[in-house]
Parts: sequence; C-alpha cells; structure tokens
Amino acid sequence: MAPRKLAAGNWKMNGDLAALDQIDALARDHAAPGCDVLICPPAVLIHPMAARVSGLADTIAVGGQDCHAAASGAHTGDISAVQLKDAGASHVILGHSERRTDHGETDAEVTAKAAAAHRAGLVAIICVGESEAQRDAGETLDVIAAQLAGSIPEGATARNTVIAYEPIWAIGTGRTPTNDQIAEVHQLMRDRLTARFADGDQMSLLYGGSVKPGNAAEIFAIAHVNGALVGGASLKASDFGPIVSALGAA
Ligand SMILES: O=C[C@H](O)COP(=O)(O)O
Repeated sequence: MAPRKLAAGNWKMNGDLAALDQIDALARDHAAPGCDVLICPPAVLIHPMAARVSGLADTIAVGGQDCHAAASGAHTGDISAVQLKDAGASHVILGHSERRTDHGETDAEVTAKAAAAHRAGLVAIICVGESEAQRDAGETLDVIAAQLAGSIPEGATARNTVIAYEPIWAIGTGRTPTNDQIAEVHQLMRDRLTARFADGDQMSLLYGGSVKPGNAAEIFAIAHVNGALVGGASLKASDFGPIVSALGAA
C-alpha cells in the first residue's frame, strides 16, 4: 500500500473565528480525491472548526499544534491529547522547530507527547529539521537521523504517525532546499523508518518550509514526498487550495 497523501495546514498563532470561512471556501473550491486535507488551527479554534467541517461533504480533518504528555493534571496552560481528541481533533503536530526553540522541547519530550497522542487515538505529525548552521556544516543527514531515532515512540505505525521534514531555515523565509536536497533527506527518512518499523514504507512523509502554490507540484514530484506541512500559505483558501489540488494530481 502506498503512503497516504496529506496536505496539512499549520495556522500557528494566526486566525480567529471569522477565519473559519476559509474552511468553507477550501471545501467548495478544491476537492482532491485520494488526498487527506488537515488544518491545525490555534487550540481555541479546534472545536468550532471541527463543528464547521462536520457539515461538509468533503472531509477536512482538524488537528492541534502541540499536546502535553500527560492525559490530565496540574499543568497550567497546557492541553492534553485526550482533550484535543474530545474537541474534535484527529491529528496533532509535535516537535515543530518553533516548539523545540521557543519551549526547549527535546526529542525525549516529543517522543512522550507522541506516545500520549497515540494513546488518545490521534495521528502524531512528528517534525524534524536542521538549522542553517547545521546544513552549512554538512550535518543535515546526521541531525535528521538523530531526531528520527529520538523523537518517535515504539508504538508508531503508518496509521498513527506522519513525519514532517522542515528545514528550519526554509520556514517562513521564501527559501526552499533544492529538489535534490529534499530527495536526499526524504530517502534517508524512508530508509530509517523502513528499517525500524514494520510498515515504515507506508508512513507518510511531508515536506514543510515555504511551500506555495507555485512550487508545490515540483515538490510533490520528488520521491518519498507524500504531502506538505504548510504554514503561511495555509491561511487563505486561495493559496492552500491550489496546493491541495497539486497534491491530488501528483
Ligand atoms: O508548519 C509549517 C511550517 O513551519 C512551514 O511554514 P511556512 O510554510 O510558512 O514556511
């Protein structure tokens, strides 16, 4: 079985209730059979967005951007995977570089969060990616291999886990790696996942970092790129829709 195609939008700390209209426009204008579509809005929008998509003919999944490793407890400001599920989420992004940088998240913490997501019945989208200094130092493949080894729990399967490669220097910058650089990392990820997990050959691998309507088709043609994790261009249906369509056509 081939990995599932996934177009995932990460709204980060953007959007409000009025922005939910983008969901209607996306569903109306950009159906892409055979391609899963996911939006991860700020936590306060998960439940209203889930309610909004439940009325749509073409399903759009809703996800969180982080979760705590515990199911409940005295953790002010945090949200558990169980609560995300209860609010209507089916996925959660974990280990995004902005979480690793802004909140000091370690590989071990990402693993614990992913295990919690799996226990709650969520698909964990686990992010890895090198800094510009690491790429310049020729350390990219070692960094990615180490993050993969350290950030994925043992119970991961192709059904409950997606891996996203996001070079930190490409996020929100308008810069992207060359196709060969993306291919090299995605081949490494496929090899490592296949070696470690029984169905690692079926895990979806996303590329993220300045994906736009203008470069999406080219990126989706690269081997072992099964979709995208999109930031800025996921905020408007007029940008995200063509990316979804490009993935559907790939
Ligand atoms: O999670 C999404 C990524 O950080 C990519 O963001 P971007 O598409 O704005 O570069």
